[in-house]
Amino acid sequence: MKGPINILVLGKEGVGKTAVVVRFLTGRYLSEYASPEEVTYERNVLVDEKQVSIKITDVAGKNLDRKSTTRDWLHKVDGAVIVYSVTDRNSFDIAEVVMDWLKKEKKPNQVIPMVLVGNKCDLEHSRTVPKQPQDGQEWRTDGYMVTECSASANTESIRRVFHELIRKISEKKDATTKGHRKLSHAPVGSPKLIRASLRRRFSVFTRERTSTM
Ligand SMILES: Nc1nc2c(ncn2[C@@H]2O[C@H](COP(=O)(O)OP(=O)(O)OP(=O)(O)O)[C@@H](O)[C@H]2O)c(=O)[nH]1
Repeated sequence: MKGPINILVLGKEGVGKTAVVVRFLTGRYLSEYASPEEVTYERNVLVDEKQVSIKITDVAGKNLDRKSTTRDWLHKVDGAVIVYSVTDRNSFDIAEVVMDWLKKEKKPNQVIPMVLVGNKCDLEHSRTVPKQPQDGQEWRTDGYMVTECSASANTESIRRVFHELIRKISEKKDATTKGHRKLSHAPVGSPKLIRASLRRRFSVFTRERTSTM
């Protein structure tokens, strides 16, 4: 797989995006974080015993409506983690809007795997977003999954979020590379090329026929 995997982390202010990213990269939780505009971390991480090079960009919640920042990013993004807080219903609504926005903004053939993650699930007593059923926490057909985590309580729930996403992105990238390789290695005059050429000629023929009718 060529180049690093680019992951964008988005969500409302204060939902714990930085806490989630820092927990994933360092295994540590600090209760206060400075909130710069945008930070990109580059690391090699071990997923399924393979070294994977990743770039994670943590976009400050206050920049969420400055869509140009995210739009600039969109042409190179491979996947996104969209964070809400289980204690803040409005952050869930915003997360859904962000997901819809990403789906709308992506190029026609682009697939952006996304994990919608409810952080702060250690604050069960303050929960305002209903818990995700365990059996619903899988990839859905339109390319996203929903799960919960707690940056303050443990690393495992967060590792799962990023590893699931990295796996999904790697699968997608490998499939694309294989597809390209297959095409570029097809010898001239192979049955595949001949069929493609016949199909092209045939479509010209049908177009001409239709236009004269
Ligand atoms: N209880 C609890 N608090 C958390 C958790 N994750 C983050 N916090 C707290 O939530 C507050 C906001 O966390 P940040 O990581 O700065 O949130 P953010 O989404 O990056 O915020 P912006 O950079 O302003 O967009 C901090 O006080 C964190 O300590 C969590 O899992 N549980």
